[in-house]
Amino acid sequence: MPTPFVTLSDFSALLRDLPGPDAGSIATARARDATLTKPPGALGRLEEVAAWYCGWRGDARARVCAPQVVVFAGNHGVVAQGVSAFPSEVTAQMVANFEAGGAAVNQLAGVAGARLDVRALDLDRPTGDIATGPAMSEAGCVAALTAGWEAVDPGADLFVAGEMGIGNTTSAAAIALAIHGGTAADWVGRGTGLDDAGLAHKAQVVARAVAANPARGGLAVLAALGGRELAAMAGAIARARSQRIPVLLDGFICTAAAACLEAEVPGALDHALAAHVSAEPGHARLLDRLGKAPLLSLGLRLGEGSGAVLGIGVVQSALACHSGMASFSEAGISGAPGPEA
Ligand SMILES: Cc1cc2ncn([C@H]3O[C@H](COP(=O)(O)O)[C@@H](O)[C@H]3O)c2cc1C
Ligand SMILES: O=C(O)c1cccnc1
Repeated sequence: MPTPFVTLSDFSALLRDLPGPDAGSIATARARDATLTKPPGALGRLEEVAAWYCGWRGDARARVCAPQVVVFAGNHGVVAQGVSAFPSEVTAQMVANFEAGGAAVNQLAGVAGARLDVRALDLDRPTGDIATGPAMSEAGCVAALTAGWEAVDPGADLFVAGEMGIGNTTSAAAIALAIHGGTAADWVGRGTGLDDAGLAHKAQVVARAVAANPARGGLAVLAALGGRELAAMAGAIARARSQRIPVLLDGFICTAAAACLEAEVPGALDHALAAHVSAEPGHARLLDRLGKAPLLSLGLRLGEGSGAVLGIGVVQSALACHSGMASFSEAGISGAPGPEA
């Protein structure tokens, strides 16, 4: 099937026309929760996660059976500015590691029982240096959105977009600054391990990038300041929505890519939960701006989809309780006396 967009404006129109959750499934799921063998509310946020998931799947007794993780990789011209503790070659080397099964995300996906795909995007041709001009042309951004759109398996029932791209915390910080304002220092972090001088320099580069790229509007910001792997993550997150597949957001980079969708069309991330909050300081700030409370806080600062893959277990557990537990009447357990008793 051809991809249903050829320009950023087509993609924006498509975002405005994506499906919402099924209110009936949410109401039925909540009613079922009230019958389960536990004090009301005792499973805390798991109860909300289960109702949210049932709404998106249109199934009041859903389970997570086929989670999919896709790791997108891209290279960044801005690495020439000295913004990462590692060289660009590491991106392709890590892609080989993902393909050989040797990275953290491979291990975590194995534990979660998730399918893991890897999509390397034109690694020999870094994007433009955002310190001086746009990362991508409109056509380049559409090509990356398309790669993401096509990577989603319509048969998946929970989706995680991961990334690998040396320099991409600089892109993510620039996107966050362009969309949410403040100062560059509010959004930069040490990434792969910059020292204090490196961090101060990175803030200057991010400030220059936003000044050099006056684009506003979520998709224009994504093209100007993103990278191919960020645009692909955005395309995949939108495709998941079109298939009513709930999404778990990973760390700062994934959330910055997703934030471009929300800036373009408010509500575009309603099918996405924040799986974790990373140690990159801009991440908590960005989640706050998006109104998303993370499920986990483990001090991760890796990317690759790692924190979101850990969140798969939380969502699976929420649905196992919701859909598998006995009701009070099934188990023959006395319910709490009602107000009229
Ligand atoms: C070996 C290695 C594995 C990684 N896996 C994810 N990242 C993470 O670090 C990079 C972002 O940090 P910065 O902006 O400072 O370059 C991204 O590739 C991200 O996925 C890695 C980085 C390295 C070095
Ligand atoms: O939050 C993240 O995703 C992150 C932080 C540091 C390095 N790489 C990724």
